[in-house]
Amino acid sequence: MSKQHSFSDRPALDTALAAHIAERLAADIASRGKASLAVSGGSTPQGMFAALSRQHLPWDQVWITLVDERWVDADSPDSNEKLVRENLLQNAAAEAHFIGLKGNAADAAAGLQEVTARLDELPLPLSCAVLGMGGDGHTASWFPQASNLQQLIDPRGEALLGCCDPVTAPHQRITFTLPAILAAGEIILHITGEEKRAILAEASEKRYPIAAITEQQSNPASIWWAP
Ligand SMILES: O=C1O[C@H](COP(=O)(O)O)[C@@H](O)[C@H](O)[C@H]1O
Repeated sequence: MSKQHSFSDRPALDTALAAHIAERLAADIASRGKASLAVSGGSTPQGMFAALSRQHLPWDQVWITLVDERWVDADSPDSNEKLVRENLLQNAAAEAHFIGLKGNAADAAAGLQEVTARLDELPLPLSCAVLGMGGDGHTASWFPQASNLQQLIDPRGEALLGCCDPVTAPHQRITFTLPAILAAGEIILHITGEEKRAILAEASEKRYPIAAITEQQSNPASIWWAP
């Protein structure tokens, strides 16, 4: 059963979640000498990123990457890297190491090998993975109707990253796979709004991709929500 943390408003959620993630990173730095964090993009995490960027941590011992990235230039308004650079890699967290998931290849499939090679420097397993969820029930870049969805969410898969060409959203993607996320020290699902809460409630019945996280018991995700 997933642990649920509900807050009365988004600023309270952002503050509490940022403090919680910082505690997790600090614990891994104490035990492993370094920590790693994969964060999602989209609109939800902006306030949490700002709060996390101000946490007191030895950030030079923290490696940050993305759970998923859209195959757009890093200065595009749709770039998850841009969101992270402008909101998380600021203040104290400017000292963190960042590994982006966008390369120079013409498309995501052609860039997959080069981007995967970058993860050689990422401390694995991840200390913490922070997932979001879209209105179509996707998480990471595991999109409903994508032709390779089952491959991306196969718990026995061996790849860290895969590509996705969504039917329900723009841009090709590179994304962490389900087994790479399940190996994380902690999995957090960060969502806001009544609509997303309702989508989550019917995820299993509708077989939304987020159910690959909420229905598994090997590493239960905690759910962090505010209206
Ligand atoms: O496309 C994406 O969408 C999801 C959800 O985004 P939001 O705007 O509804 O918060 C996000 O988790 C994912 O990282 C992103 O690539």
